[in-house]
Amino acid sequence: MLLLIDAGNTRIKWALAEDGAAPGTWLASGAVAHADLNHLPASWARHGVTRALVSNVAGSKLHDQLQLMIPTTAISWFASTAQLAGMRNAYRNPSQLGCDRFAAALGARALAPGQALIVATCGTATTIDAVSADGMFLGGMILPGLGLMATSLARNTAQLPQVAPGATLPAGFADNTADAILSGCLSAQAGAIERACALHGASACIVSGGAAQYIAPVLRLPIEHRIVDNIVLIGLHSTVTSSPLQDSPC
Ligand SMILES: Nc1ncnc2c1ncn2[C@@H]1O[C@H](COP(=O)(O)OP(=O)(O)O)[C@@H](O)[C@H]1O
Ligand SMILES: CC(C)(COP(=O)(O)O)[C@@H](O)C(=O)NCCC(=O)O
Ligand SMILES: [K+]
Repeated sequence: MLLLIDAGNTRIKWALAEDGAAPGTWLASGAVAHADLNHLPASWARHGVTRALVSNVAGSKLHDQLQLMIPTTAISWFASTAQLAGMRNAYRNPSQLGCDRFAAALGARALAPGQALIVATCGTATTIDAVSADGMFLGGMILPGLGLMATSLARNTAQLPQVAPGATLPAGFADNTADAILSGCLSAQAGAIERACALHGASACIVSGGAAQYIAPVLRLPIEHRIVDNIVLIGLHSTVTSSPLQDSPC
């Protein structure tokens, strides 16, 4: 049994896949906040994990904690490289690219081969990356994620409150403080994705991450776009299996 892990700066997402399963076909999956890390071993205990593939962008302390918790010594720590699984990486220093971004790009390409893609992963940070139709990771954008954007206003001003995210974009020019913050933050997120799609001439856009549910509904795009849960885990899985995807392509 293969254990896949996407350790981000807010949550740890995981999935269990049987040998030979198509990318995205999980036997079990879940997510925990960093504070609930200790719950993970119980979720994995009865599944007979024989190997693990881990993307971690949340630092060395979490690396060490995961290493102790993962119930196998056959652990591969995923890293961005200059070339992998048919994808070339145009980052100036390929290893500097967040490994979750490289994995997400691989996942997006597995779902939509041969397309000019934008993959937006809306987590602690929002990353918006471009993949060419012939499989080059071109680079991208990093901005504060939706939650971080809203929280930075509450923390650094005297009068602005902490707002909860909402899936509905308030009217562009809102008539109250909470809606004005939501309108501004959602417009910034969606606007960056729309701008990236236009710059790249993308033919498809994949939106993933914990805040995708709020951002994807407000996107105004002339191309096909959709939410894909756990694009990082799909990308990790795609590097270890050649089985065809079950998911419908973009
Ligand atoms: N139930 C939830 N728990 C935590 N974060 C959530 C939840 N629902 C939405 N979010 C949003 O998603 C972000 C976390 O998404 P995630 O993709 O797990 O991020 P990361 O990969 O950076 O850990 C949070 O910053 C928050 O804005
Ligand atoms: C941009 C990120 C912080 C995103 O992390 P996340 O929001 O998924 O927790 C992460 O991919 C990272 O640390 N990247 C390294 C720098 C780079 O990609 O250029
Ligand atoms: K992200």
